[in-house]
Amino acid sequence: MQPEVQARFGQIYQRPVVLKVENLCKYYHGHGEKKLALKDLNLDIHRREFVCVIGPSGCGKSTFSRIVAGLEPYDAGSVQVDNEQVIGPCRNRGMVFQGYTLFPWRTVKQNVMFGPQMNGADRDSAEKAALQWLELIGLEQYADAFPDQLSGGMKQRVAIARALVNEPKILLMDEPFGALDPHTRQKMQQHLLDIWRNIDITVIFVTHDMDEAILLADRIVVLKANPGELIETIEVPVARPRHPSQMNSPEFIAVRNHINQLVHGDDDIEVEPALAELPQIPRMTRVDDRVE
Ligand SMILES: Nc1ncnc2c1ncn2[C@@H]1O[C@H](COP(=O)(O)OP(=O)(O)OP(=O)(O)O)[C@@H](O)[C@H]1O
Repeated sequence: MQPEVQARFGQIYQRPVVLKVENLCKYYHGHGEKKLALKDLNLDIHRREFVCVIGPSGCGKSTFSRIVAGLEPYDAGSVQVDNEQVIGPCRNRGMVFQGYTLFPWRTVKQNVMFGPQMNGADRDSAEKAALQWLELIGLEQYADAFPDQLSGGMKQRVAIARALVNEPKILLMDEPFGALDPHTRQKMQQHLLDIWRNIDITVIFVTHDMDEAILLADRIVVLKANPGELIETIEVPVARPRHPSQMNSPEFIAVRNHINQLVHGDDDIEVEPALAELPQIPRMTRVDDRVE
């Protein structure tokens, strides 16, 4: 690892721990059985760190982010934000999901005003805060538009503003760019890095995409499935500021190969049971020609 990258990690670990996860266990119950979705997860995330969570389908990425958001109960262990136990949703954690979760009947500005108003702000100060955040993400001219008048990337920018207006300590993002086309996705990654660089926020970002994780993260938490367990926390050795042109650098390629090996090294273990044995599709056409 280059000395300046190593020095950055030294600085990160000096900062206070904003999220402390100890021996976290989560079970789901269903179909007459008890399923261990997360097993003994331990993790410390430091203030203003950018952490990506990656792993195969069913490894518990979304479960983890929902637990930290306070949207999902857990069965054992402890989850603390700023030394306080997570017992439910709270404005110190903001969330952005893959699906566009804006209220369709509210304008862009009204969507962003929602959080402050729920927290007791009067209309004027909620509006002022909303406009400030819309300006920061460069969408102030769309303040009076409705979500269905926006592109997917714009909707996610509004969703980010709606989360940040509450001034959370932690921004939780679950596959936020998963539905975007590659070009928009790349622009959104740079936009998010720019936001993160300039405000006091810790980002926990769930993704399936290795390149996205390496491009964004300080550290990458790699989980395995059945049960969902932490295999390794990787310090990304790629220098900042990050840019897609670094994807061909030796460090980037080395991390990608390493994650690939961790996630797909032994497919028999990693595959979600529902995908392990795919059904034989019966032929349902009389047409004689073959498609392959
Ligand atoms: N509400 C639920 N009830 C029962 N089982 C659940 C529930 N939610 C998740 N699971 C199971 O828990 C495990 C972890 O699910 P989770 O959605 O957290 O994984 P994931 O890594 O986010 O998957 P993906 O990448 O496919 O979104 C899976 O085996 C899933 O089937």
